[in-house]
Amino acid sequence: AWGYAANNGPDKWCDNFPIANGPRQSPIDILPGAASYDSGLKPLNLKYDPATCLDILNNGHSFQVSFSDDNDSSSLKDGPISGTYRLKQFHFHWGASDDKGSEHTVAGTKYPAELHLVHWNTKYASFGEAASQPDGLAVVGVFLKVNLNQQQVAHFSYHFQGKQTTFPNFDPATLLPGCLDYWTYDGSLTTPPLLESVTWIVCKEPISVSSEQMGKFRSLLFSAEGESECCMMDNYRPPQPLKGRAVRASFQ
Ligand SMILES: NS(=O)(=O)c1cccc(NC(=O)NCCCCO)c1
Ligand SMILES: [Zn+2]
Repeated sequence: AWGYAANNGPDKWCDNFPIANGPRQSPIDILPGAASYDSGLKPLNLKYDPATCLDILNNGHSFQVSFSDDNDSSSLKDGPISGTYRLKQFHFHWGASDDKGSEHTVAGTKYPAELHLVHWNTKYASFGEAASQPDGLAVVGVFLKVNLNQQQVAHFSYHFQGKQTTFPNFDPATLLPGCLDYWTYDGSLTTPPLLESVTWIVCKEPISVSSEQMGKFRSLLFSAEGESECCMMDNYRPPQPLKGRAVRASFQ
């Protein structure tokens, strides 16, 4: 199965997922100077209801917090998209040390981690169906930076792969930066199956986390219970070729 090790990592994904070399792959290196300001882009309209927060799962590649998506109470509208996209889950990607870990980079700058808030277009019946459509998903990416004396983002203790626990009433809005200026471009899932169905919305402003919080991320395990322990870190795909795509900015 795919992973982030030398034998099954990003350089090997094209063996089983040839779309890895497709025309709209993610992440990318964002060059602010090459992004074009688009005054037609609307502010992000994010509405999250903590009551929709279901559980936290270590899926062996990251840990993800899932939301009930049988109504629009946690959803994204406006921004670069049309219609309503429902929040399905959020998860993170991070590095073994603070000098790497984000998937998108900004003029080559890597952040220690990146949050992905995953939403699906309600013109389709489900996340699974939307994930195979070119306008099916909208993922909001938020960079994390380490503030040495910052409070904890949330108290995720370490979990084995497959470990799932309830995670009631977490408000994902607490993970958003104060300023919601963003870059947007057409891309893909950054993990297999690498489907080219994502409108990416990458916030310019990072959020701060404590170095303790980063330590907790790195204490999570890729391995399942009873397997030899393998700490979950460096679970990020490096930037992919832009292949002529435009990156638009919601700000000047
Ligand atoms: N990293 S990301 O592009 O935000 C993203 C968003 C939503 C789904 C995925 N990838 C997947 O669901 N892959 C299926 C298997 C991974 C969990 O077992 C990646
Ligand atoms: Zn992700």
